[in-house]
Amino acid sequence: MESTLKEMRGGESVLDLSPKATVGGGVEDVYGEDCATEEQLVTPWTYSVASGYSLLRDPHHNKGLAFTEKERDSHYLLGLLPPAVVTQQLQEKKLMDNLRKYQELLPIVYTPTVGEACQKYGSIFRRPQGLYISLKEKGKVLDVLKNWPERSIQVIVVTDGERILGLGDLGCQGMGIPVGKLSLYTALGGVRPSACLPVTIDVGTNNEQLLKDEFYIGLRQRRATGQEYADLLHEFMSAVKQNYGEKVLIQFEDFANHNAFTLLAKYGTTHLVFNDDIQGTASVVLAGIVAALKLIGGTLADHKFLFLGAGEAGTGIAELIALEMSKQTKIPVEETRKKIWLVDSKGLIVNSRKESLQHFKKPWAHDHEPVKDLLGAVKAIKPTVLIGSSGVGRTFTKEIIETVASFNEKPLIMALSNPTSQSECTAEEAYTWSQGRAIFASGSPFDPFEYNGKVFVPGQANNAYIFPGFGLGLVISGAIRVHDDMLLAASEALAKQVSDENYNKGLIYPPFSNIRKISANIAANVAAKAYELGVATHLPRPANLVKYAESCMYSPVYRSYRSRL
Ligand SMILES: O=C([O-])CC(=O)C(=O)O
Ligand SMILES: [Mg+2]
Repeated sequence: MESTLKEMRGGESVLDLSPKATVGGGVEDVYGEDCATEEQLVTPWTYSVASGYSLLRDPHHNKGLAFTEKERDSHYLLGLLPPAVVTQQLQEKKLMDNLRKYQELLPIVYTPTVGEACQKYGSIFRRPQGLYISLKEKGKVLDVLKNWPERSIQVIVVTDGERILGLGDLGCQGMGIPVGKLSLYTALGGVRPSACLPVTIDVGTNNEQLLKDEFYIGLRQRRATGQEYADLLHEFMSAVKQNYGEKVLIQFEDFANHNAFTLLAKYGTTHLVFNDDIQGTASVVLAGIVAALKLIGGTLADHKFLFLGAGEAGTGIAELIALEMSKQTKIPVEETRKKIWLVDSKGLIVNSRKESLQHFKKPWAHDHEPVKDLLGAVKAIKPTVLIGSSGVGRTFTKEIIETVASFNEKPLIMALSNPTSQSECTAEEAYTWSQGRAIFASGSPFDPFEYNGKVFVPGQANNAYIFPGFGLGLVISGAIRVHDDMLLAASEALAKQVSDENYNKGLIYPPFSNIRKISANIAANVAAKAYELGVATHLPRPANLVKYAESCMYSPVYRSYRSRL
């Protein structure tokens, strides 16, 4: 045993921990901590009612200085807190005073910081968050779900870490994304924290750097694919339904293209599933485009769209635009798709490439001679709207933006890839190279930019506007399936929130400062659609859905604790 301990400490004897050792200072080893050995087993028991020290460390119940004298006495807190007793309002004021020292919080909790956090997750890892389901748990996924301390889960955000933002395969360290997304579910959408479950499915990683990183927290193997992958995902999906029922929302997040479309199609008919990167992004971008029409003129069908990037975001947005155009004009969607062109790493997607295209790109193969790159495509197609969904930074070059600006009075340019480093161009570049004429929005935030004495405020075309309200709408209506019309409903509700004051600043999204109200409106519109489509199970339908959504939103208010009996 002694030699084992020495080996564990790199062969050096730091402290003699043999059972014979006496502890100095007369401090008795009541819990047997100092003489615990591998042979001498202990039971890790804990109190079931939080009190005293553990109460102060339990974020669900801790009120800090707001514990009353009586509560302090009753719950073994005397001496564990300084004497001041304050109100929740004062605690909030102090916290907000500190928070307001940062200009904005969203970029800290969310993109771009969350991307960096995932990249460094292993080396900064301290306390685990979320639920990890790895290949090692195959056959035991239901048991793993049961280890989670909360029972009434309403929203699960799950990733397999293969395409984290535009940063690529971060394996198990992708956990930052479900955790971050669910923080926004609570902060922006009012879903209570205890009803949110972040999940990372670890099937390995193909990121060589992580595989070699001594601090990597995931399975040290290359990604499982094919049947092995499908089986673990299927076990997870079945276990979720078995454990939480039909009405739990499963949001797929940051899966790679080759799995994202398949999973959505496979589980869309049996589970309440939503792919944020395909559907959430589509809904937010469509809202921005519809709002932008006030500034650039015309109807949706009057415009021509060109995308760089034909993955989840690109094809998801394209399809929702085509669908909305079809609804507005009564022209079949097969026809409206022809207004939308996509460029991938091999050039413009055209009919002659159809055979070799992945299935999700095929609807976008139109008749045109081959064009090898984006600049060529911009010149050939002459789009009025240019959208970047490539995951590759700085691909909207000066020449590309100048070309788009040469045939549009007000080109709409959306650089959607995240985080900031992967944005197709910066706000400054879009405004400068278009001589201040572009209407610009990006996935990650950019500061306002002054050009020729005018301040331009870029909008943030990020699915964070949509998914919290969208999910809330599903939850409050008890929806059991997601339908494309609900995405259109979310989009419509968001576009309606843009005020004249916003338009005057060139904004095509309302400010995030109103997000709770925006989310309530989105939730209400989505819920209304769920009732209309007959997939809502919460009956009878509340008469005023906006009021109802607001009344369902969680607010963190302290409760009073009963005295010790
Ligand atoms: O997380 C974000 O900022 C938006 C998003 O879904 C992605 O980029 O994958
Ligand atoms: Mg995402």
